[in-house]
Amino acid sequence: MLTVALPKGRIAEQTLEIFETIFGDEFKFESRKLILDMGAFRFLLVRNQDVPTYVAHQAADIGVVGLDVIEEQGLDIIRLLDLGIGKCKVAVGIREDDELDWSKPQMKVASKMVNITRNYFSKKAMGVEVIKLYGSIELAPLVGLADAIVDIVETGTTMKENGLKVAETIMESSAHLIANKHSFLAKKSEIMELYTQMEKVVRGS
Ligand SMILES: Nc1ncnc2c1ncn2[C@@H]1O[C@H](COP(=O)(O)OP(=O)(O)OP(=O)(O)O)[C@@H](O)[C@H]1O
Ligand SMILES: O=P(O)(O)OC[C@H]1O[C@H](OP(=O)(O)OP(=O)(O)O)[C@H](O)[C@@H]1O
Repeated sequence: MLTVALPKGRIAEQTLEIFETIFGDEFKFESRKLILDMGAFRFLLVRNQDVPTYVAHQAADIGVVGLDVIEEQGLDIIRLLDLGIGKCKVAVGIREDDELDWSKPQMKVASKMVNITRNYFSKKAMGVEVIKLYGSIELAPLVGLADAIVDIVETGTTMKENGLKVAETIMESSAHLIANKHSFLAKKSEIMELYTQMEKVVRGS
């Protein structure tokens, strides 16, 4: 039996489509049920941000989650396959009339992604005070809470509509299939069989 952690939220629908193509069946979680048993698979429906936790602790053998979340959390998991869905980038945003001034000793940066932010600015040898927010990140530079933000950009609409621009791109992200290290050894053939099926769907062959 393979336990698979699937994300709720933005990438849920496209992830379920991949599994529907493989299983040739409608893939439906009942209203509030969080476990779906299907043949040799048990699917868990979890918050996007919690997928790496379930996989790292082996509550799930494999999971689907964005590369941004994988990088931010830095948990000990194996990255198996880029699914090519949920594409976006993680970027530094500033006010449209502003410029990033790398000669400053320190900047205040608002973000959900505290670790990615710290690593990025420390690589640039820039002191950073990270202000952790949980949403509406684009608001921070508009009201003087921060000099800049680090956030997800997909279409760019949210930044544009709030008078911000992308100053630098930190990384590109898309959803990935991940695995627990021990599960990958113990259940290698089952995981690789699913991997092969998912790869075919992703490649469209
Ligand atoms: N416009 C976007 N905004 C946010 N995430 C996006 C966007 N486009 C693609 N993504 C990808 O989709 C993933 C899921 O985003 P979603 O907003 O559903 O979850 P979340 O808010 O990060 O997590 P949680 O619901 O657990 O708090 C992100 O981690 C990212 O990889
Ligand atoms: O480039 P765009 O296509 O405009 O997408 C990017 C926006 O989407 C996400 O916000 P979300 O809708 O998850 O809201 P929240 O972060 O405020 O919860 C992200 O944090 C950006 O604000």
